[in-house]
Amino acid sequence: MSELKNDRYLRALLKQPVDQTPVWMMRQAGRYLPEYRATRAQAGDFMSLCKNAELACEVTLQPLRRYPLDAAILFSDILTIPDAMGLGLYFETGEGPKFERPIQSMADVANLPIPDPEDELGYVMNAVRTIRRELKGEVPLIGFSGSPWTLATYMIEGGSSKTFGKIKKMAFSEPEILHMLLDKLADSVISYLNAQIKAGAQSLMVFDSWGGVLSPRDYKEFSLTYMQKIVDGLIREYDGRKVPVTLFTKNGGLNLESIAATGCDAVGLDWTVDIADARRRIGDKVALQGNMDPAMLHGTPERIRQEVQRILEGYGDGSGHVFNLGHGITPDVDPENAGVFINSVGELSKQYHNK
Ligand SMILES: Cc1c2[nH]c(c1CCC(=O)O)Cc1[nH]c(c(CCC(=O)O)c1C)Cc1[nH]c(c(CCC(=O)O)c1C)Cc1[nH]c(c(C)c1CCC(=O)O)C2
Repeated sequence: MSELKNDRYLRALLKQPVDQTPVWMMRQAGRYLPEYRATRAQAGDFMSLCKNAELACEVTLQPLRRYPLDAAILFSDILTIPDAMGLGLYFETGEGPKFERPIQSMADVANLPIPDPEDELGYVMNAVRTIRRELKGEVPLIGFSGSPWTLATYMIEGGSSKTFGKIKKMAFSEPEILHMLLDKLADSVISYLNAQIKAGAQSLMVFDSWGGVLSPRDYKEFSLTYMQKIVDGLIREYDGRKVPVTLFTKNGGLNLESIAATGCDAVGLDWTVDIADARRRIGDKVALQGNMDPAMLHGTPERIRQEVQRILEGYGDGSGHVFNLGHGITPDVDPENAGVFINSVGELSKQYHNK
């Protein structure tokens, strides 16, 4: 088993004692950092950055040089899978991701290949191996993918959406096509994530960014069923160590119990749920990750510290909490404020642990 100098993130996910609450930030490598913008300019566009293992490693490590973070997250994107399936991913400035060939019919779904993680997605595995080597055991490396439902929204809508009209039309008029797509995506995600583990990822997170646009019943049918399939298909122990899995459904507050019941190790919380309620509802079964509003990073240093204190107090004593934002850090955040946030978690959380 490879040694880790700081394993409090993995320990908290497994509800083992820690000295302080571990913290990392969703999208911690990103445009709010001037050094990220410089490396990205060197790479050209965003996908070229993802496909260059050395530069992807560089931007992964940048936030760790600035802040005492307890985990690194692979620099990549959830849309690598649909891109590898041949949909033609591109980014239009200001408009987010788009696909040249969105999914429209049963034939489109039937023709989709399941990508080979060491072939079409080999660049991601190379990035994982490079980052793991360069981390030198400082902190664990998180691998990730999108949930089948969230990937399907982009694949069917052709990009970002506000109403999810196309995918919902398919869900409610031709559900068999959507189920076939979701099932294929679940198989692809399982093979992709297991390959990330073998390449060096020490923990996994599944991003279900759009599960919250479904009614609770439809959420179970179209999103949770396939995350369950993923949890069941993952390698849960590797290199002598458990590989914890975190499921994060944004706006998933109504479904926390059923997410926890999948057998995952941790449930991600956005900021629309009270972490004390969440712990009462599910906290003993799994660890909780979250849940500060990312917009709080625009607050004063005092307000940020106060919010960190409130969330720590809300979770209460003991291990099982990984501090994070309730969604990704935005490009307009002042890096100083991110530092205030991360340092506050370290300073204020020791009193909740007696390790
Ligand atoms: C829905 C989603 C995507 N990507 C992702 C999600 C799930 C999480 C969420 O809900 O935000 C996940 C993701 N995307 C990125 C990471 C890297 C790791 C990290 O630091 O957290 C992760 C974990 C890098 C990225 N992925 C992207 C960027 C911005 C690229 C750039 O312009 O440099 C980064 C740093 C591009 C991307 N990729 C995606 C969108 C909507 C965008 C455009 C965002 C924007 O323009 O603000 C799809």
